[in-house]
Amino acid sequence: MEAAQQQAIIVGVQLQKQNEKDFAYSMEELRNLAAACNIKVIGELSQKASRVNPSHYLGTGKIQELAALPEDEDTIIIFNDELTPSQIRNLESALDRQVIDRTILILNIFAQRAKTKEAQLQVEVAQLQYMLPRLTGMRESLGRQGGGSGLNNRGTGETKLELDRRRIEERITALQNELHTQVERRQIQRRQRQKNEVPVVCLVGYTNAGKSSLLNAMVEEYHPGSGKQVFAKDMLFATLETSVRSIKLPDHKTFLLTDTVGFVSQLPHHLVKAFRSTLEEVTEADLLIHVVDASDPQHEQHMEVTAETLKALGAEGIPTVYAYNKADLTDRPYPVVEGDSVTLSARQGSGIAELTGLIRGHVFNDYIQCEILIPYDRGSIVSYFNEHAHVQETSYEEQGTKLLLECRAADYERFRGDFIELSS
Ligand SMILES: Nc1nc2c(ncn2[C@@H]2O[C@H](COP(=O)(O)OP(=O)(O)OP(=O)(O)O)[C@@H](O)[C@H]2O)c(=O)[nH]1
Ligand SMILES: [Mg+2]
Repeated sequence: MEAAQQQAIIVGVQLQKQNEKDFAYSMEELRNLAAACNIKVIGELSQKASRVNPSHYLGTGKIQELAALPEDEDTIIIFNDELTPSQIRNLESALDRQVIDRTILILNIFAQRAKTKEAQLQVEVAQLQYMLPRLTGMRESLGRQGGGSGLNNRGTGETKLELDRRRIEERITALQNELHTQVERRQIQRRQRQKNEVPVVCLVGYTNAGKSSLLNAMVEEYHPGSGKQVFAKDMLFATLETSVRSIKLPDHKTFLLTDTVGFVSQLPHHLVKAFRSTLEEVTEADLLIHVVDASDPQHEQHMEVTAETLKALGAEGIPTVYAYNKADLTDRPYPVVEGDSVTLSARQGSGIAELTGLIRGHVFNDYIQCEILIPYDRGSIVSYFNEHAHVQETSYEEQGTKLLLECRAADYERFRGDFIELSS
């Protein structure tokens, strides 16, 4: 049995600096965020203004208009911005309805989708930090609605409020300690990988651009039937945790491909901070693949948001390849490579070889071509190279196995004492 679907009216203020198209798009995005929270949008209200009203966000006339809308009292009002604690309080008392903002919506989506312990801890920290300064305003609406925003808070009365505040602060500290332990564990794993010197390539980009689909297309191309696909879906924030797949190319060159959480405009800063540890994978990558939904008319804005978010994370200096995805929905020719950009279609698996070419050019620069002779009593080295290097020719000589191969410089150095160099 499904509970009755929550209904909402969305509200936005179009500032003078914002053009019509961008504003309409951000309202559309808010609608999609609501849908991702299983909230049905039944109405929309907007206002043009030179600045938002500091006490009520909207002007008085618009508040009256909104209050007069004949919706039942369970309908919530969603604002396309992060509201201040006093704006929430004032709006709720003026409208007598639960008021939530863009930030809470995003936090809720993350809370619903978080699967790993680490993601759950991160979302809870972000939610509590958001909640702390808004405690007085929210208790009222939550008492009335009994949820909807996904935050539970049962108490009433001022002394209780102080107590709640202290409890939340303590909870944040406890969560952060737990998170710290999780993060350390992952850092050890990551250091292990770095020791193996396998290059790390990280998919980044706006939410719904096709990052997970692209990872799946790579897995399908190089490891068909392995069942190593990740979840990809037409909804905002389908991915909330980083997943890593090892991609081994036909010539045995190997790299790690990481899928990450997507970005969105006005990503709540608590959330960016909370997710910083997950996104550390990004800051330590050898190469970023910035995935763009080329079929979205707003893709240039998306690229800007992504670039800004990467900068906030401290990842702006990392070499980047641009993958203009969903070309099948555009009239761009594909697959096409131009400099460090490739136009492709993850859905059709078209352009994967081209993207791989760009990745190769960036991450496999420590390989050397050589010809070596491995004595017969060192057979394990032959197996090692067959597994980890690109062996082009094998022949059996009197003194041992002769290999013509391309291998990592580090491997060459490692076994140098054990084989005879014929040429390099
Ligand atoms: N037509 C078309 N659709 C695509 C293509 N690539 C991905 N999609 C669709 O776009 C939607 C989003 O794809 P995802 O791979 O989940 O996108 P994502 O970037 O991982 O999204 P988040 O994890 O939410 O940030 C899915 O419905 C995909 O099927 C493509 O090349 N062409
Ligand atoms: Mg994804």
